[in-house]
Amino acid sequence: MLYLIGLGLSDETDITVKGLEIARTASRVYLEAYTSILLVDTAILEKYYGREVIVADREMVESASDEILRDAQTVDVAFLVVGDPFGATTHTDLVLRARSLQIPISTIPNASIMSAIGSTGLQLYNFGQTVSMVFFTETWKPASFHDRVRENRDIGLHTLILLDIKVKEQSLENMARGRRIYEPPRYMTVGQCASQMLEVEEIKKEEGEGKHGVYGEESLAIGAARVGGKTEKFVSGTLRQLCSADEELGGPLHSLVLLGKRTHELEHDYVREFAVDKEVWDRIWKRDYEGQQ
Ligand SMILES: C[S@@+](CC[C@H](N)C(=O)[O-])C[C@H]1O[C@@H](n2cnc3c(N)ncnc32)[C@H](O)[C@@H]1O
Repeated sequence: MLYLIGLGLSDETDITVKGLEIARTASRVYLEAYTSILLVDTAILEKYYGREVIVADREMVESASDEILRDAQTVDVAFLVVGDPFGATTHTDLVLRARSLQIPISTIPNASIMSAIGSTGLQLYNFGQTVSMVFFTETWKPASFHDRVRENRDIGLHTLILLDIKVKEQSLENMARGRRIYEPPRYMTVGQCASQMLEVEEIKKEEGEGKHGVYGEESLAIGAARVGGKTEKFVSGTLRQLCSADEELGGPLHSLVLLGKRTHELEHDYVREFAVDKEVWDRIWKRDYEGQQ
């Protein structure tokens, strides 16, 4: 059997009892370590489960999945995924490959950032499509997510933006020389996301997409860090203010929510508590959001 086991969002103790029993007894245990991270090291997981955990990078999951699935028709293999195995990351390729090899599959769900973001006080019912933002380079600024942000905005819904993670990246020079030397991991921050969001708005405006774009410097948003962990932190403010909120938010992982105009009063009151500057928040709320629901 192939077990896809959700680990939840913070540390080794977030795994469910059901997941833990399988992780302790399966023949092999893999940890998917490239789409999200726990706030603790693999060694701590190994200690907690009392066994070896094999770290599976993207290359292994995408190109060498047969090794992960080896003999899973007759033995139990556990594949651990941070968050929920089907929350934002789907791993459908692995499941389809397992099915084609007649391997039975079982999923043990857990909390995902897609559900835990409700602890900002925003109602999950009021979220539209979730989007992802990748690190821009000088020459590559992909903005395909912008259409979905606009669709959410047009019907007043909030947008959850999941942020890029780069692990096991190689510099062009090392790649060209065939050296297997990796750059340190990088996790996009709320500040980087907010400033890239404003950059995209400028590009879209130059391309003639309306005078005011979709979101602007004074659009209200919420930065969320280490949701579900002991050091969880939320900061709300304008996109311009969130560009410099990284110090207050602290280490990874971060996500950003763009506030929709159909925000319920209770959601507003909850989120206002995290505001970097309540006066600015109130002024913009009254001018642009109040009465729009
Ligand atoms: C591909 S998604 C994670 C999917 C994961 N399977 C889940 O269900 O949560 C990874 C992104 O989600 C966001 N994320 C995940 N965990 C988070 C947390 N605890 N706090 C804030 N953002 C988080 C970050 O933007 C991160 O880069």
